[in-house]
Amino acid sequence: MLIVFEGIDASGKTTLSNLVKEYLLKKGFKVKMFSYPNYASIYGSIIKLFLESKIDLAYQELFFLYILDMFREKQEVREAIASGNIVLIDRYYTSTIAYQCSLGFNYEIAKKIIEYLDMPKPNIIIYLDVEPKIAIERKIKQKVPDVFERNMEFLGNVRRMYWKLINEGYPIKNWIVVDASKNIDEVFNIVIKALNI
Ligand SMILES: Nc1ncnc2c1ncn2[C@@H]1O[C@H](COP(=O)(O)OP(=O)(O)O)[C@@H](O)[C@H]1O
Ligand SMILES: Cc1cn([C@H]2C[C@H](O)[C@@H](COP(=O)(O)OP(=O)(O)O)O2)c(=O)[nH]c1=O
Repeated sequence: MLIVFEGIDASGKTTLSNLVKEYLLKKGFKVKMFSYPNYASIYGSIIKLFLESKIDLAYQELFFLYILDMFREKQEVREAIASGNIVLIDRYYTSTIAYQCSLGFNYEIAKKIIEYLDMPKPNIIIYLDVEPKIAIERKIKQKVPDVFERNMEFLGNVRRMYWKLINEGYPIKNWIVVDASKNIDEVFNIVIKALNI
């Protein structure tokens, strides 16, 4: 079983995925977590330089770096699922489509490349929906925002791209949309009820 957490920056993915992990562990499930970008990986380290404005990258380069970062761990994810874990992923290739296609990468080509790479498909995608204004306010309180996090207009476009995916039912129909402007306890309860595990 593969559960993916999606949403714009500071929608609450990391907080919520950790809460869900604790909940599932307490219930006796085996759980494995992945998170992208993986800043410890070779591709993630290049992405980090970009997010900190230390290097400039074209959106095409970003698309491939983010996707390769996930592709590198594809086998590990498959094996974790096969050995009975509930796998939780904080951002997946649905982020790559939402962000890099908002920057200009061709949407249909992006889907074809991802299909060709034969990445493990999520069973459920939890989408934390929040207005960019609220998200940016949260981020500023947490840390110095990176290049994407401080751009309200861009995050608005990313949010619209997520809705395009949801409405299309890509890559699965099973998107659980949660109003992430609610407080974290409410968001958590809604998600647990919807997961029905
Ligand atoms: N529902 C919520 N209401 C208020 N603050 C939240 C909520 N969810 C997360 N936060 C706070 O917002 C910040 C970003 O949350 P985080 O989980 O890191 O988001 P993401 O992983 O989506 O970037 C953190 O400081 C977190 O404590
Ligand atoms: C996974 C992924 C993330 N991103 C962006 C979203 C974020 O702005 C940034 C870093 O992701 P993330 O680590 O989730 O953000 P944070 O630093 O707040 O924990 O990378 C993409 O543009 N494409 C992708 O494929």
